Amino acid sequence: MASPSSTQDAQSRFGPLIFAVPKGRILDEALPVMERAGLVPESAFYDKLDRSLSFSTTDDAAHIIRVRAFDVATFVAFGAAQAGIVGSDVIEEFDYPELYAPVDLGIGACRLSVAEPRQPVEYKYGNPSHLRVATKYPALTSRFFEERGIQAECVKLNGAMELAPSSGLAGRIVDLVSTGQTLRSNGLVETEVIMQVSARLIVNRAALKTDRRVADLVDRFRAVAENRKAA
Ligand SMILES: Nc1ncnc2c1ncn2[C@@H]1O[C@H](COP(=O)(O)OP(=O)(O)OP(=O)(O)O)[C@@H](O)[C@H]1O
Ligand SMILES: O=P(O)(O)OC[C@H]1O[C@H](OP(=O)(O)OP(=O)(O)O)[C@H](O)[C@@H]1O
Repeated sequence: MASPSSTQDAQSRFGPLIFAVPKGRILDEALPVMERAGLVPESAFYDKLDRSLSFSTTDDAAHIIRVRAFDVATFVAFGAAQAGIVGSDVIEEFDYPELYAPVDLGIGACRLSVAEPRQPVEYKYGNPSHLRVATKYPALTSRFFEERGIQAECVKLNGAMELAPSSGLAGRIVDLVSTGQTLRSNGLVETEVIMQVSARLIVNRAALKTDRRVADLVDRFRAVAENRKAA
């Protein structure tokens, strides 16, 4: 643990440590992990009517910001936040060299998969021999198909990918799958798994080198993750 004086030095040199968390579905699982690592947001964080995006915490030196899942990686890569929690899907999609993901938190487990209609459909648009894929993950999707010698045209969507095949937008989708319920409910079947996904603690590499509080945070989260694994 960083000593109080080194924390104060870092505080006066760098200002508060900014920790980015995703607004969406990882958050419920992330909060108990953060709590065990000594990062508890002020009560306004839990107030659904509160429109603030930045919150103080029980750790005087740290603030929490709440952003969209994909933006957690961007804030941390650009040093606008020193650390955060995000899915490995997002880390791999951006592949920012400035990001370091030292701790697998063992939460947010799912997989990124290719899926297609259970029943072949007649496509309204495009050439059927041309592979068009609807996804929120164009970089991972292009890389996956390129490695197999297939050129895929990616149509970037931000949600509801499962509608793409039935509406004729794209023959396949690449999306996150957990229970498989969303695929089943929309007449799709999973054909290939691109990667297994879990949420990670991420830190900005430069901040880790210069700000002792970041290394301390990594130690605290690592201890929590190891305890969870051992339990
Ligand atoms: N079905 C799932 N099961 C477990 N984890 C998931 C699942 N879907 C997504 N995740 C994890 O949660 C993260 C956020 O999920 P998602 O992209 O669905 O965000 P969201 O909650 O819809 O937020 P946003 O509106 O910012 O896109 C993903 O990057 C992934 O790591
Ligand atoms: O296999 P399942 O357990 O059904 O989970 C898969 C669904 O979960 C995610 O969506 P989410 O619910 O986060 O909504 P989104 O479409 O806004 O991303 C993902 O995009 C799938 O649609």
